Amino acid sequence: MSQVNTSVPVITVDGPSGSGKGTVCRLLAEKLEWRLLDSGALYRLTALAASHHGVSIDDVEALVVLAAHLDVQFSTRDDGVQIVLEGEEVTQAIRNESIGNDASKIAAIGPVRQALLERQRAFAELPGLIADGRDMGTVVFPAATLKVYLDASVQERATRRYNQLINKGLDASLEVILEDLQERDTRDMNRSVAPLKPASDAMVLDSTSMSIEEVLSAVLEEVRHKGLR
Ligand SMILES: Nc1ncnc2c1ncn2[C@@H]1O[C@H](COP(=O)(O)OP(=O)(O)O)[C@@H](O)[C@H]1O
Ligand SMILES: Nc1ccn([C@H]2C[C@H](O)[C@@H](COP(=O)(O)OP(=O)(O)O)O2)c(=O)n1
Repeated sequence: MSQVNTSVPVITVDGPSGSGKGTVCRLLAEKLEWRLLDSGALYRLTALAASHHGVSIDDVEALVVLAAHLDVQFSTRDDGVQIVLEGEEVTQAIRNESIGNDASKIAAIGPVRQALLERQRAFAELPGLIADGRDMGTVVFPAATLKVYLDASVQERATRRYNQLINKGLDASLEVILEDLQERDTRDMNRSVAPLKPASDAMVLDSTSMSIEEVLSAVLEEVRHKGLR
């Protein structure tokens, strides 16, 4: 069992796809000038590496090897984080919906999660870490200073995703996105290892009718309350 560095303050943000985790985590990391862990990117990168190497998403042994040896660099640019996998820039490539679905399937495999655990914990460095994912508060950083569980209705989350794709100039169907989200929610919440659920000590926020600014200020209020700022 790996050790968690408890001297580094950590804020975890877990929740389903489209609840606004990535957006809120980016803003929090900027505001506090803390490091950011996008744990979903690691599952997406494993899915993309599998596709590049012709590894089936049912081949557990090969997936564990890929996850344990991911050759990836994260670097911060003005427009966000750039991700390079095996020398190739994949920042956008890992964001497509089919990679998201494969990531969710791969993420249900316990030994793959175990292979990524240490890499995630290594992100915790002073002055602090904002950790975005599904099991940040329950498994990866159980002693986190502040745990947030961000939710929103599936209809609202599907609409957000749809608008995100349309704004990027991509084709999208709200109906297909809604079905995919429901399938992914079911898989992420019902897997036997590290299922998506709020930690018992998490602050639960339903952002269905909240703006990004309202979500951010609710979290920042709790950040101040905990003496983190
Ligand atoms: N509270 C909110 N209200 C409206 N749109 C939001 C809200 N939070 C996030 N969004 C938008 O929804 C989309 C998905 O958000 P994102 O942060 O990527 O979610 P997640 O990381 O949970 O999948 C983005 O286009 C984002 O701008
Ligand atoms: N800590 C995490 C992060 C992501 N996952 C899995 C489950 C998700 O469906 C996929 C993709 O995660 P990601 O956060 O990138 O997905 P969204 O941006 O929320 O759509 O990875 C996980 O099991 N545990």
